[in-house]
Amino acid sequence: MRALVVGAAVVRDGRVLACRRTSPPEAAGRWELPGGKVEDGETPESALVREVREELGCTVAVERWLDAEAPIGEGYVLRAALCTLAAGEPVPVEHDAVRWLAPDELDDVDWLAPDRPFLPQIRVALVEP
Ligand SMILES: Nc1nc2c([nH]c(=O)n2[C@H]2C[C@H](O)[C@@H](COP(=O)(O)OP(=O)(O)OP(=O)(O)O)O2)c(=O)[nH]1
Repeated sequence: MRALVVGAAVVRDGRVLACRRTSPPEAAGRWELPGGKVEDGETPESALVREVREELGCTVAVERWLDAEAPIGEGYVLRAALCTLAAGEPVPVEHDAVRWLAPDELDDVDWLAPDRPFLPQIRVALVEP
């Protein structure tokens, strides 16, 4: 069975937060949702909150999981959730840039391929919250 990677589509004021990776070399410069691998004993929700806190120093609240699953290589699968900011401001410690993207800007960044299936649903959520 594939292990789970979770990504947070953090929405505020009709925009979603995108983060630019710095590693590994083949992913550096490409954009993703903040998040990471779910560890043993964690729920997907708690992993998402932990990863966002580690990567951006803020706390998110998970609103709902999006209706897609995208394979990452052979061993992982990506799920993503719409989130709101519950506390703090995102300040990147691992990423080298963040952007709040409006619906018509979602295609302006070079997303990691597994993230692309989630973009239509994110666009809908931004337009019709
Ligand atoms: N966090 C995150 N990872 C993604 C996304 N899309 C995507 O293909 N990935 C891939 C990149 C990595 O191969 C893997 C997650 O690795 P990671 O490095 O972010 O997770 P992690 O912090 O738990 O990992 P680790 O370095 O501690 O092993 O999933 C996404 O939107 N967010």
